[in-house]
Amino acid sequence: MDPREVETEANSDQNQSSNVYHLALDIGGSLVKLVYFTKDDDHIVDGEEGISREKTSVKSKGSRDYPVLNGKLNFKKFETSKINDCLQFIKTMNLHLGGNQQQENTGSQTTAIKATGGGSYKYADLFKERLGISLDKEDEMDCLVAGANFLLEVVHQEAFTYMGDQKQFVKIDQNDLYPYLLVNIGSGVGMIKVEGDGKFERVSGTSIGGGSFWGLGKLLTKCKSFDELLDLSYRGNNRAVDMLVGDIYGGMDYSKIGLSSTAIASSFGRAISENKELKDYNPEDIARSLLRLISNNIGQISYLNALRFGLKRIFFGGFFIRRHPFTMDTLSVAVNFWSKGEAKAMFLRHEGFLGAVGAFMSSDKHGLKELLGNEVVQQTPNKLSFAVDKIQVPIDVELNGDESIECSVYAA
Ligand SMILES: Nc1ncnc2c1ncn2[C@@H]1O[C@H](COP(=O)(O)OP(=O)(O)O)[C@@H](O)[C@H]1O
Ligand SMILES: CC(C)(COP(=O)(O)O)[C@@H](O)C(=O)NCCC(=O)O
Repeated sequence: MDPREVETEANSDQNQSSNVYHLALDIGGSLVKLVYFTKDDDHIVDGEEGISREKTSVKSKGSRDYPVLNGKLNFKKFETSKINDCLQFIKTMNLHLGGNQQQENTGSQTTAIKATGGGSYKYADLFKERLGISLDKEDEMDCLVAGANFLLEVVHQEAFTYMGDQKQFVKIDQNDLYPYLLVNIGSGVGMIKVEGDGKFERVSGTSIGGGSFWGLGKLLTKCKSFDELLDLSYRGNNRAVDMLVGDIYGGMDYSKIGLSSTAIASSFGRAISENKELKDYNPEDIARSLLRLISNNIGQISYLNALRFGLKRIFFGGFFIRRHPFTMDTLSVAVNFWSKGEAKAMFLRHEGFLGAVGAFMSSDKHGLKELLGNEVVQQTPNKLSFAVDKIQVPIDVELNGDESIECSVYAA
């Protein structure tokens, strides 16, 4: 193939950058999440002057027409420890300037980007220094809830259950969505009782979360990346490390209290009775046991909080999950076991991007207003809300976190 025909990733990024509109960030303890909208590359040439403008269409709702922008919602993540890569990406793509290279900062007006998460405080000066932008901070819990509600409302087949290798999409009835428990498993874990749009309370949390899995896993297995740790856990057997009920009860179940001989009596408990050192254990088995320990514990605390408030549905988000079958299965089994089948664990396809999507939705709509105001549509809407049509995501595509989904945005 002629190498000139090959579009490199960098080229394709730069091509895309001319159509960027609107960026929001969630800067967490472990990962930085970016959500940005890109318009479709679909220009109408205006007669002989050759002025091109983005093609918009009109959406009719009831008796009113609304201008519509067609494009993509893009998702990208970076490790927070590699924040420089993230800054470089934003710079290369001109995401902070709406993709417009000409629109360098004049100094008179600082561009503000919506951002949430602890890093929006920690790295505010760095963003100012390196990109000349200020971070317009939004509360992390507000954003998580807004993001979860938005995704559950607009993305087709966003929520699913996972148990015993069976994945089942859940049809969300908008009139029967609330109340629910949102459990966000990031570096730490937050548990939020959600009763409606903007109506929520953070009811619990635990510091034993994704950061604990990754941190302990790194120390114990010497693996170099989170993906490697997940991969190890996939291949391991926790029986080599955990003390089971059967180990204590001479191979028998403790049926009186509902514990089978294969249930874990004590995570990592086998290590105390064996004359072995860390090097004598398989890293795979350690990773597996650790993943079960953390997931079981979160599943149990989640169930207890659901019980506290009589909630039947628990939605799990956060990048700890990474759609890892074993993690989802462990959380589901824990919730199912403790609630005796009363409560259901559910997962979100855009699990790690709840906060970033929430920050994105909170943006003021000036850019969009300008963009739409220049278009063929005469009627400028009074109230701009960033509404998005029901989004279809191909269900057979396994997403690794960086992706884009087709959508159309309209001001309603
Ligand atoms: N590529 C990755 N690098 C580091 N951690 C990852 C990665 N993918 C998933 N994780 C897990 O996700 C957790 C972070 O989840 P996230 O929802 O982004 O939280 P935070 O907002 O605290 O960064 C990490 O602690 C780790 O367990
Ligand atoms: C402090 C945090 C809100 C920060 O969010 P994160 O970056 O972990 O997504 C979270 O780590 C948390 O809720 N930790 C648990 C603290 C506790 O309730 O004990």
